[in-house]
Amino acid sequence: MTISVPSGEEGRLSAQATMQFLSAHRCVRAEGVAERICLPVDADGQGDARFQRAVAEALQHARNRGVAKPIAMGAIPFDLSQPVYLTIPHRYEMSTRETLAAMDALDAQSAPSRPTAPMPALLSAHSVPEAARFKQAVQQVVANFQFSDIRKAVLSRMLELELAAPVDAAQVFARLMAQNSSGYHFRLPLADGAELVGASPELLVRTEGGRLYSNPLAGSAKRQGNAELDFQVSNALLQSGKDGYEHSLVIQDIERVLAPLCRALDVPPQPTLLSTAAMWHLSTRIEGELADPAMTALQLACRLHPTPAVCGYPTRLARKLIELVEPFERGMFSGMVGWCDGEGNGEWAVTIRCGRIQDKRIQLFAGAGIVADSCPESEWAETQAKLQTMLNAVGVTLPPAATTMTTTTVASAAANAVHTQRSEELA
Ligand SMILES: C=C(O[C@@H]1C=C(C(=O)O)C=C[C@H]1O)C(=O)O
Repeated sequence: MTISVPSGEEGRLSAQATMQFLSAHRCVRAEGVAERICLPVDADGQGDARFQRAVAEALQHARNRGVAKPIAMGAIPFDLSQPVYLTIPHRYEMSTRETLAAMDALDAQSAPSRPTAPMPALLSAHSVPEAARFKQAVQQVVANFQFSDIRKAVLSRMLELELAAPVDAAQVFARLMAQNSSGYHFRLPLADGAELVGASPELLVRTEGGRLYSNPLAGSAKRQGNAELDFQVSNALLQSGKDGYEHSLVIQDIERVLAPLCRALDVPPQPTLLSTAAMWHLSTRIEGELADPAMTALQLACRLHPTPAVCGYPTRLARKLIELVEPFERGMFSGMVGWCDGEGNGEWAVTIRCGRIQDKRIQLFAGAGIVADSCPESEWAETQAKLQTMLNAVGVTLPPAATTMTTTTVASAAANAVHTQRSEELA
């Protein structure tokens, strides 16, 4: 299915379109800005009514200006008191992955796609916080559980990369698509001129015709190159008491939020496994029927966010703890990204496995859920493993233990190239 919204311009939107959100359900490509929304969802803790009205008004203005079936598309930050970056595109196309792939294959015959072109060389890499500080923060958080009601807090870090030449976000996006066949792929411009690019495995919420779907993930393990080992690792994750507990906190909280909003809600009692190219996750597929079918995907997403998958439990206290120990602003990382139409249908993914690209600089992000049984070393390793999705897309290999590296260490990273190629095949 392809729905095009014409506004004078002809021709389909190509793989180079500046705004994209692609899922197994719908692929949306968009261009041009008819309206822009830069308010916070909830500036003062009083709720999102003003924000939701602004979105409805922007959709109406776009209709008045001739956009036939407008959608709102963009990203909402982790911190809901910070401005969102949503647009009502001038023109968009919706299709399935199959249709998109077939059309892109045709395009590629006339203009070859770019996933195989070389990426600029890495000049430096710097983790905020560095390994020792991150592990110390894990210890602080675990210690805090003894003296507070907090049961889980998600700690994250940022990896800042500097490359030798400007990075082409379209190319990184093409590489992400080539290396990760499923999930939620996104590429969006941000207010400051940077671009947000990622391949998230996690669905915050999707609604269609009064039904809702959510697929929270929590509890993770790194994929292994050897098939037998990979199976063992996935099995251990499924049996792990620590990961099961971490996951159950997320599911219980999502059920608490959704139950009063649904006529029927199906929450499977046990998680299953979901794999990406780099990771295994515990996953629960939730489905429900909305009590009020007029409730929009964006309203639901704002009710659910931040789930304990990216923040912790209980939410408010976990957020305070994160603010105390995390030494950087998350920005759009661990917020939500997606789209919503005028009827309230839409799809919002959790903004993880992503990066912020600005000229020669890229910031990558990854977090891990900390519970009482967490071990600092393994939580650090989990963030390393999660970063691999974007590192592969950017074509960067870090020496295994590196958290900070400058041009002098780049040569030793090059020596790892053979190893990388293998892990790229896997990832
Ligand atoms: C925060 C991230 O991932 C989240 C945390 C997970 C975990 O702690 O196991 C798993 C999936 C996500 O909900 C990330 O990928 O950066």
